[in-house]
Amino acid sequence: MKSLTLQAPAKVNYRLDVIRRRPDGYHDLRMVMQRVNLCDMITITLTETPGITVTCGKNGVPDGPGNIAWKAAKALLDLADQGVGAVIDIAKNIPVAAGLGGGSSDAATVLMGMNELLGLQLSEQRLMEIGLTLGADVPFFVFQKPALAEGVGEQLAPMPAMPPVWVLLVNPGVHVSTAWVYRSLQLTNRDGLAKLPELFRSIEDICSIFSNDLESVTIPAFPVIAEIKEIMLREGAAGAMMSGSGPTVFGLFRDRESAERARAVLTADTGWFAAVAETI
Ligand SMILES: C[C@](O)(CO)[C@H](O)COP(=O)(O)OP(=O)(O)OC[C@H]1O[C@@H](n2ccc(N)nc2=O)[C@H](O)[C@@H]1O
Ligand SMILES: Nc1ncnc2c1ncn2[C@@H]1O[C@H](COP(=O)(O)OP(=O)(O)OP(=O)(O)O)[C@@H](O)[C@H]1O
Repeated sequence: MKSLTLQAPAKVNYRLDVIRRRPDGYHDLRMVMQRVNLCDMITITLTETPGITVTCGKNGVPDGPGNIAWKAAKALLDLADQGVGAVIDIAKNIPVAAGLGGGSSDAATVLMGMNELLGLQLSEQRLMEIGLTLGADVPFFVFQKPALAEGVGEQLAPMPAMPPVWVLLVNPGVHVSTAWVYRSLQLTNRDGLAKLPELFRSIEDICSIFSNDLESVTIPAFPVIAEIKEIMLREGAAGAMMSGSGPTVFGLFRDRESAERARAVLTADTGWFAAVAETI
């Protein structure tokens, strides 16, 4: 049967403002997000018989119905109603529960891949709506562009062009629950949101918007995050910040060599995960 292998990239948040807690427990946000080319590899094969199999083989990631990729496949197979099934293999390269949106990206990739394999011709908008039922970050990965994300993350607008930069991602290996971070956040009264620039000419322009409200929860619980930020800046990053709910820290660099040099320093004797990636 038909088969597709696709890349599911990670994301970083250049900015994450939490605006308010909603009655449903979710939070209205204003985020600037970009994808980076650290990718999971997803192979989707349609089967002649109904049923969904998801294998990942990574500690901490469920196989089967607990996997968000399984739920994405189920949504499109139900919609297609063609009596077929799917086998999905995920080669996991993105750290799990890390603030890099790995599961959300896997789900978005399965939605887009199944749309093609099943010949459904669902619009980007429709896939984003289905994605939102799976997770707040999923629509961003269907959008596939640097974005300003509002609402819970589902209201997406393209960002002005950004210069390409190198990104060093460092994860100290502690798992952080996104739900716990949002639950623990002390909301402060906002006098209004800082204006975002309309043009991004340089790496400094990107770093000028760096801010993540969720750092106030995750960093006190895991001070190693502050330590990684400090080392990154000392080793030449133009800016360094926690991504999403953490604990991954990312730093922006002008060139690959300087990012690799910082990676070598950060991984010597620490056992931390580190990857150098480019923005997409
Ligand atoms: C931290 C970010 O990754 C930043 O991009 C996202 O806001 C989180 O997106 P996500 O992991 O796809 O979020 P979901 O899987 O939908 O929700 C996980 C948990 O985060 C909380 N959550 C998520 C998004 C949001 N706007 N407000 C929230 O309060 C909810 O309590 C929820 O229980
Ligand atoms: N395909 C998947 N990949 C990774 N985690 C998955 C997947 N499916 C389900 N999960 C579960 O989701 C949880 C966190 O997933 P994920 O790695 O997407 O978090 P994250 O990178 O912190 O996301 P975010 O940036 O949206 O907060 C884990 O506890 C994991 O068991």
